[in-house]
Amino acid sequence: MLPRAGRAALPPLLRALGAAPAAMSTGSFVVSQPLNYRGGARVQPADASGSETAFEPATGRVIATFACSGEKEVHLAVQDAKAAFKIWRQKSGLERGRILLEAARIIRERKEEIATVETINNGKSILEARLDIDTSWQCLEYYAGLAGSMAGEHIQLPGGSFGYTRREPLGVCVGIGAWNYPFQIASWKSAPALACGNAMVFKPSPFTPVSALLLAEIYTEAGAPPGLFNVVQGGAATGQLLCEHRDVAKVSFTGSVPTGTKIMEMSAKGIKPVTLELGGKSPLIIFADCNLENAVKGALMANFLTQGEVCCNGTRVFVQKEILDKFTEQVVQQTKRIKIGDPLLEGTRMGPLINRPHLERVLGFVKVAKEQGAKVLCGGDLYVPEDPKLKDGYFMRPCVLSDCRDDMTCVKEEIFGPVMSILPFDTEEEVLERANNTSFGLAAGVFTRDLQRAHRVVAELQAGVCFINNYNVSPVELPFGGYKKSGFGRENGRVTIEYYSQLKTVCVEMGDVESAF
Ligand SMILES: NC(=O)C1=CN([C@@H]2O[C@H](COP(=O)(O)OP(=O)(O)OC[C@H]3O[C@@H](n4cnc5c(N)ncnc54)[C@H](O)[C@@H]3O)[C@@H](O)[C@H]2O)C=CC1
Repeated sequence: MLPRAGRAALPPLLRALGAAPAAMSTGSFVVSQPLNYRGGARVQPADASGSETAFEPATGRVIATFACSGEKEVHLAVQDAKAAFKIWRQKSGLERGRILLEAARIIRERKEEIATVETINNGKSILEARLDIDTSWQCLEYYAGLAGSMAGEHIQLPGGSFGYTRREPLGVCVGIGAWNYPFQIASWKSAPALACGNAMVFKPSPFTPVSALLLAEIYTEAGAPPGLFNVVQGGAATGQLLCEHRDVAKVSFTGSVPTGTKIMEMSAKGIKPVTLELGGKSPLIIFADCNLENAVKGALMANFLTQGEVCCNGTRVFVQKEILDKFTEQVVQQTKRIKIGDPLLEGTRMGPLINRPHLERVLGFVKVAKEQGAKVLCGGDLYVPEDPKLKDGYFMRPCVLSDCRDDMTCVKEEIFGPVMSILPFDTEEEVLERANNTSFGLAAGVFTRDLQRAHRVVAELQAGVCFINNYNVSPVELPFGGYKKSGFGRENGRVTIEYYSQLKTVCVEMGDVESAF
């Protein structure tokens, strides 16, 4: 904790975290304030079911130890959200939009500070964290714009009678997030939820508890009623309490397929709608007629953002045989050049993985790939930066695997780390068959100069998000979400309004009742 005088001079978010500006650097950041947020203020949870520890992946240091919210705390957060919902739902869309716009403005103003916290807690490079914060405020702005235009229909009926529909909010929505895009996930869930007139209780991953709190502070500062956006901390047990709470109207989840299955089961008992944004093992198809330079860049974008810990990554890179050698040579050359190190340094392009067990899991995938006959062309091993403060960080070198086959573990399972598998192919028909041969269906990409082929191929790809001649760009105007086991429901885009609202039909009789009795 800082002395009183020092604290008064700090900007509000840093004060919220109990950190001095000088402490916002690698190796010195510690959170000393409560990480729960309820009723418009930071609170110590009313009860606890165990505790969790959050680390700084670049150094392996503990940055926060916190209690997991128990039944009482979850209940209080839901009740606060319920109270705020009563006020919020009465506001016009324009009024809600105005508050979201103000929140977006504050995020923009404090971008550097939020990005720094995100980098320290997640490990991604500061360059990428800034982009995450950009897509977050853009999402708030986008839904602020839509809030005022949420409308139903007017339908004429015989005899002058008519009907109309009203688009109404659901109530208290729960958001449960993964650790790879902590601030962005919280924004992508809360912006459409709040725009539609709902309130939210959000639970971040216990690995990345910090930045959701910043978003909560910002909503309050922007004028949201206390309790509109609350944060509870914890892992599976806390998440379960949220899903099972009878006053929760909807659950929006981002995470793994096994957890998504459980969320759906729990929500089914309460007949609660769910949005599931789950994992993937997406194909990226590179045809011989592509612009090779762009295809190589696209393959790196598809595999190495956020240390490869990205759900929609195109990790199965299918390359047409005519250009296989040239493509592989350039991909390896550029992968070797990726600068790994302190994620807060401007020049760094790859930081550490999220934690030690995950790092070991990813390295384990590389080991199995080798045992199954794949060739490691570069990386796939531990990396120890020269800076002594990073010696206990969770770094590895990005890996490119060749000689892969479709039946290998590295090609079938989601690795969620910086590991690209290159798979040669001959024909369009063959590659489509192989690309779709997976139970996932989040994303897919195609590089070709042939316009007709590009559209023909994406029409056949079983994936919710397809890229032509690029990869891993996610403008907030476009819906994002999966097919098959990658989930259902969408985030972003106009359509998401439908996932955070319900339609009421009103039938108006202008004549007399024609009774059957
Ligand atoms: N489709 C998408 O938009 C995205 C999907 N993901 C997927 O997320 C996974 C990695 O994230 P993780 O955090 O490791 O996933 P995870 O499934 O282990 O955890 C996700 C969240 O669910 C909570 N949780 C765990 N068990 C729960 C339970 N029984 N009930 C309620 N909540 C529970 C966790 O505490 C965490 O907040 C990957 O599979 C990745 O592909 C990640 C980011 C985006």
